[in-house]
Amino acid sequence: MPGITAAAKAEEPTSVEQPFEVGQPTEVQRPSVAQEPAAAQTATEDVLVETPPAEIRPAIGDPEQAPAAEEAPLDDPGVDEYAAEPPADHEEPLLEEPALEEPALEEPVVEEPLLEEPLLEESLPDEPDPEELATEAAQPEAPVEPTLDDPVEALASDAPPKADLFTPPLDLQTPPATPRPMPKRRPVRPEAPARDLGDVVLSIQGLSKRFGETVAVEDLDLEVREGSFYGIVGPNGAGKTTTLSMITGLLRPDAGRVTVHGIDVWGDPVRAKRTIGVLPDTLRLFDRLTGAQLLYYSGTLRGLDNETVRARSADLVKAFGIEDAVDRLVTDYSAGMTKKIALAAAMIHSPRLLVLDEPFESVDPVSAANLNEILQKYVEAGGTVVLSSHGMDFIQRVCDHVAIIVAGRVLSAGTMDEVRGENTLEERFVELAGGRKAAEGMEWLHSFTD
Ligand SMILES: Nc1ncnc2c1ncn2[C@@H]1O[C@H](COP(=O)(O)OP(=O)(O)OP(=O)(O)O)[C@@H](O)[C@H]1O
Repeated sequence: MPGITAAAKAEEPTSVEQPFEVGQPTEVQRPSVAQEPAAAQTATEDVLVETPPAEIRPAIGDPEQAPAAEEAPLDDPGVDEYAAEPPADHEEPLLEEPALEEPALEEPVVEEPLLEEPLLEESLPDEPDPEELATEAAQPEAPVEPTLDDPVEALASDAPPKADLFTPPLDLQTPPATPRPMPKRRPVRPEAPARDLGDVVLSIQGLSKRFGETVAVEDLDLEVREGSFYGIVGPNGAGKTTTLSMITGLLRPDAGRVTVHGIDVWGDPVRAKRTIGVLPDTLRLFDRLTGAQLLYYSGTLRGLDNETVRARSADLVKAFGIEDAVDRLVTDYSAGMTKKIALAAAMIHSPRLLVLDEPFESVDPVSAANLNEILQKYVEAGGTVVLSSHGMDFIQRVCDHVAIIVAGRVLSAGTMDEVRGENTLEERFVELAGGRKAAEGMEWLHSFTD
C-alpha cells in the first residue's frame, strides 16, 4: 500500500470552519478539494458530492457538553506545508464519497503484523473429547437464531444478549471448571461453514490500472456472491488496495467494469456507493470531529434520520468498545481506535456489501475477535464481506472464499477448499506468490558493530 504522500497530506482539512452547535442547524464545512496543490489536482478526478444534511449534531454524549471539535486547538499545518510535488506516476484516489470515501488525512502506515487471533485459535480443541461429546449430547440444542434482513439491525437486535453480543467468546473469559491440558496448536482449522450463497453481488471484469510504468492491476476478473466472506490475499504491491479502491469508486480504472448489485460503479457511482460500506487502506477521516460526530456525520450523509443514527451509533460504539473515546477528537485516537471508528462509520448505513482493506491491522486480539464476530453475524444475516489481509491463518479461518492476487492478476480464486487444496492457504500462497529468499548476504547484520 502506498505510504503517506505529500499530495495526500494536502487533502487534510485545515479546520472545521463551522463548529457544531447543539440544537442549531449547522453546516459542516467539508475539507475543500480546491485546497489541494495544483500538482495533486492533476491526478484527482471529478468530485461528486452528495449534499450533506444541514443539521449536524453530535450523535452521542451530553449535548450540554460542547463538542470538543470547536474547542480543540486547530493546530493543523497549512496547506502550503504539504505542497511538495508528487512523483509523475503518482495518482491519488478519487474523492467522490462523503465522509469515509472522501477522507481527509492519511494515517501513518503502521507496520504491525496482522493479528492471528491466537486466543480463538487456541480455544478449539484438537480432537473431540469423548466425555465432552457425551455431555454435549445430553444437553438441549441451542435455539436457532433468526436471520434478519438488515445486517446492522441484526447486529443491533441480536437478542437475547444484546449486551453480550460483543462480549469476547466464552473461552476468553471463563476458564473451564476443570483445568485441562492446553490443546495442541494446529496449523489448519476447519474453515467457516459453507453457506448457501445468493446472487452475484460484486462482479469485476477485465479491471486494469497502471501508474506510469507500473502495472498495478491487469485484466482482473472476480465474482463475489451474496453472503460470502471473501478474502483477498497477495504479497506487498500485488494490487489489492488498487483493486479495492476501484471496486468502491475511489480510483478510476483504466479499463474494465465493476458492478455492485447490478449497478455499474463507474456508470452510476452515487447509487452504487450507497450499497457499499468502505474501510479504505489509509484512514483519511474528518479527524477534527469527535468519534460521535463522525458517526453522526456518516449516518446523516447516508440519509439516516436522527433517531436511527443515534441508536446505531450507540450500538456500534458499544460493539467496538470505544465508549470512553467517543467524545474525543478522532485525531487523538490510537491507530486501532481509529480503525474501529472508521469501521463503525462504514457500517452505520447498513450496506449490503462491506469492502474492508486490512480491517484487522492494528487491532488488538480481543477487539479482533469482537470484530470477527460482528462480521460473521453480518454475513449470516445476508451481508457480504470482501476484505484484504496478510494474515493467512486468519483468512483461512474466517473466510469461505478467497482470491490470491499476484502482480495485479488473480492466480487462484474460489472456495477456500478449491484454492488451498490439500495445503494450508499459506502454503498455497507461498507456492503461487513465490519470493521466499534464503537470508544470505546479510551476515553484516550479525556483526553487532557497537
Ligand atoms: N497512487 C499510486 N501512485 C503510483 N503507484 C501506485 C499508487 N498506488 C499503488 N501504486 C503501485 O501499484 C502497485 C500495487 O499497489 P497496491 O497498494 O495496490 O498493492 P497492495 O497489494 O495493496 O500492497 P500491500 O500488501 O503492500 O498493501 C504497487 O507497485 C504500488 O507501488
